[in-house]
Amino acid sequence: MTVFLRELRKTYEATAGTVTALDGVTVGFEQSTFTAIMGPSGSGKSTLLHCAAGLEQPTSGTVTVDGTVLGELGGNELTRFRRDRIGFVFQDFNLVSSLTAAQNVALPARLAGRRADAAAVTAVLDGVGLADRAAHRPSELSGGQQQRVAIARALFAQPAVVFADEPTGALDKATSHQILTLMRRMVDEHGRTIVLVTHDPVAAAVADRVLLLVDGRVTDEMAGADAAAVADRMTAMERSW
Ligand SMILES: Nc1ncnc2c1ncn2[C@@H]1O[C@H](COP(=O)(O)OP(=O)(O)OP(=O)(O)O)[C@@H](O)[C@H]1O
Repeated sequence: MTVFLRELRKTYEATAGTVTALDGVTVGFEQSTFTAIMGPSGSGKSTLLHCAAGLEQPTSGTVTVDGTVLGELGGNELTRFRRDRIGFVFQDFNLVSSLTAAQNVALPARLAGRRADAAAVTAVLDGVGLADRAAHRPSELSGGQQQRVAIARALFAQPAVVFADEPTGALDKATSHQILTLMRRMVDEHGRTIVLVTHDPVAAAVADRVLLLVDGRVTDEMAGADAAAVADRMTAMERSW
């Protein structure tokens, strides 16, 4: 199991009282699989992804990535582990505007004090169809191209898993389709492991498995569902909710 979440709980102390964002989530993600996480707004999807990626600490429970328990790492070790083993793709791309596509891809390696091999940077940009845009800055790229640079950056270190938080949320339908096809290809042809949070049944249908989160718990799971089946299940869930 590449990623395993055991009894994950996360609570926040808010002015109005304690909010339980995750209420005991136990789930595993096998290597070379594509999982989508869906659920109503506020059901804990982003919290789940952030805890699994080591960006937030759970209140209790454990996250194991590639055999390493994140909670057992010190601050610097966790930063290093995240940089080397965990990729993250954000809805709003999160690229550095003053750097070229190639420099953005190489940035995590450079921050880790390593030289990023130029040929390897070109190869990963080529893999997302952007070899000819390596010298372009984000403002010179379309939204879809910027997200492809962000995916290349997430993949560059050969991470054990890539988490993507609504990666197509800011893109139009055709561009979303390109990004989802690219992610699917990364799993099928390159054995990547991807966990995607989405509100879009079409995006979720690209995954092998869809997990439904309600009130911080996994309440349902679908394998190999098409977009209509995912949409039906979501509608039924929201009615009963
Ligand atoms: N920093 C925080 N402080 C207090 N409450 C928080 C904090 N972050 C999240 N929450 C609460 O935790 C719950 C889960 O939030 P989360 O962002 O994980 O949901 P989500 O399913 O990703 O929602 P959306 O689909 O709207 O993005 C919500 O009730 C939210 O208000």
